[in-house]
Amino acid sequence: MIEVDAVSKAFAGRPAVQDLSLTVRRGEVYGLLGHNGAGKSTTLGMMLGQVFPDAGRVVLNGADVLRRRRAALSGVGAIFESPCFYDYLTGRRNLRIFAHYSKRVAESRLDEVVEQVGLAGRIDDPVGTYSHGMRQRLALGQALLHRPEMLILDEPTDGLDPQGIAEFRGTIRRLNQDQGMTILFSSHLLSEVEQVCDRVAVLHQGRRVFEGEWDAVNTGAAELDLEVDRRDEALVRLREAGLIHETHDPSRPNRVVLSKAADPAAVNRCLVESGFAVHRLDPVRPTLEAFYMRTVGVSSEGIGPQQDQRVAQEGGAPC
Ligand SMILES: Nc1ncnc2c1ncn2[C@@H]1O[C@H](COP(=O)(O)OP(=O)(O)OP(=O)(O)O)[C@@H](O)[C@H]1O
Repeated sequence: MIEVDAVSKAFAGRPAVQDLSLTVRRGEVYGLLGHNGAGKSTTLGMMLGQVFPDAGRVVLNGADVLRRRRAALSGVGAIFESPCFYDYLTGRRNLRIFAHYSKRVAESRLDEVVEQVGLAGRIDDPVGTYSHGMRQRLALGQALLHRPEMLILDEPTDGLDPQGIAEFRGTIRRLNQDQGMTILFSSHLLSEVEQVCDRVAVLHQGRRVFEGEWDAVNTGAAELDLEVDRRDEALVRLREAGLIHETHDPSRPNRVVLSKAADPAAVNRCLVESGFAVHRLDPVRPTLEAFYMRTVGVSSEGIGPQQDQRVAQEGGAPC
């Protein structure tokens, strides 16, 4: 349904996305994960024909996005970058104005969408009075107006509180399960995608470092909370054995990050056989950072946001 085929994009000579290929299948929920600056928005921009790739191509529903833009994007609803609304107009008026730009939308469809995104009680209030979460819901409503078969959402939960994130998850699940909608969304939080995505791709510095079923990311602990006698010596031993990465996080003094091939049992065995007394060894749910550590072997310093030197995007802003 979405084929991203060896696309690359650089801005002012700096690569943002490099030789990236992805496949999103019909009917699945797909998560595009990566830290700030990893290349997620650039990738989604290329899918939506807003950013022109330097190489490669994107095919949506069998149509090349650049050559047959209309056909490619006809069944697609999207939230890309920060959605813009007229703050002094009501949510309903904003949706009507948006609908007016393309095909006509019946008032009954508008009401249906408003209901779906949970804005029925506030849709006749000015958008200027909306919370961030409500604006995101209005943006989702806008994306849904034309009954898309596919949704492409750029960091849709950015800035939402935990309740807003949980509501978003529920909406994604409903749209996927009840209407069979294909949904692709980007996020920098592993926890956000784990409960809803069938498959994920992880980007690191513009390159894909993983694509596959979530379970493949989730198998085995990536980190441990470890309490052991003579801790410094014990860590030296574990590093020598190739079982852990270099870690130093003052906020989590007991945390160690396992190397790719290691598991908690191997760590325990190594320590006990080397004469260390292990008091506590708790596997920790994997985080995106730990996943990066295991996959590309870099620390959080190496995966932080790159220096942002954005210029106006070629396809123009969505509003
Ligand atoms: N219009 C632009 N002009 C110049 N550089 C850009 C532009 N858009 C993106 N970049 C750069 O490309 C790289 C990838 O950015 P991108 O926005 O795709 O990452 P991201 O994973 O979506 O991160 P974020 O969540 O911070 O938006 C970054 O180094 C960014 O500074």
